[in-house]
Amino acid sequence: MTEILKTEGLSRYFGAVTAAENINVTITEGEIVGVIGSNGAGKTTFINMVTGYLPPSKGSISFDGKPIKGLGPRKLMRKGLTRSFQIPQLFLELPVIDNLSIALAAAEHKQFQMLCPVHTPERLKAAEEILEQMHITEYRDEMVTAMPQGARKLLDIAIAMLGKPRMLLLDEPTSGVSMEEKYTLMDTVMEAVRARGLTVLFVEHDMEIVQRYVTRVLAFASGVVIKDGPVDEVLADEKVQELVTGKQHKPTASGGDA
Ligand SMILES: Nc1ncnc2c1ncn2[C@@H]1O[C@H](COP(=O)(O)OP(=O)(O)OP(=O)(O)O)[C@@H](O)[C@H]1O
Repeated sequence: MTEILKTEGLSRYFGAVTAAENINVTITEGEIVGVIGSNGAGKTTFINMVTGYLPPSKGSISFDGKPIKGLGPRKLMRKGLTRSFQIPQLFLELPVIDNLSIALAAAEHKQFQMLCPVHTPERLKAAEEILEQMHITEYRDEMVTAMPQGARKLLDIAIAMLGKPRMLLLDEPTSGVSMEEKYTLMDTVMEAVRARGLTVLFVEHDMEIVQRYVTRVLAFASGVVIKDGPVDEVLADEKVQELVTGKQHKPTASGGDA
């Protein structure tokens, strides 16, 4: 199995606050990994460091066997490492098709060229293909403001996929999405992920979603990875239940844990 992402001793401090401490993680190609942890546990800090949005205070990151620490998001995107956001980063007052064409233009050019036409036939074709794959073709000519939250999340993830990444980091893909929409959204995303053979790491608070879509879990608490392993093993772990998922251990009659 080929290693795609590796972090060693990755840490980030904000003054006296330790947001992430000594994160050592190796992800192999094709893995679907969930990142769990209570609020403030360091999940977004980890994603931000890996995707070039936040410089680490200490440690190293390699992607595809090469060091990437210090590279910005656009350079990382060209190397095949990209992300989506907790709050979709979209041009709200522009039509969906423009959002996609602009993203494609930005991915193609080192320098964004304002004077070049944004809707080339190739870009429109690529945009329409991804709209269809993400089941949001009906919003093609609508402003982003007309889309429900689930469809906006799908558009944000579609944009992350436009650059033909090898690895995708999703920051809370189902946050703000209704209970009924969550599974449809994740089924759509995972279908697109499988079609492209992508490696995925995604932050998630909903344990039912985690159980259903990932094979491996990284559990964060107070900036540290307290458990890394197969989903069932991590979710059954006492410390994870105490610090992350909020389930209390019931003492048995003999005084031990149930
Ligand atoms: N820019 C910043 N300045 C100061 N402290 C920060 C900054 N960003 C994050 N932190 C702190 O770092 C810690 C980890 O935050 P982070 O956002 O990574 O947690 P999280 O697990 O993603 O939480 P959530 O689930 O609420 O999004 C928290 O204590 C947070 O307050």
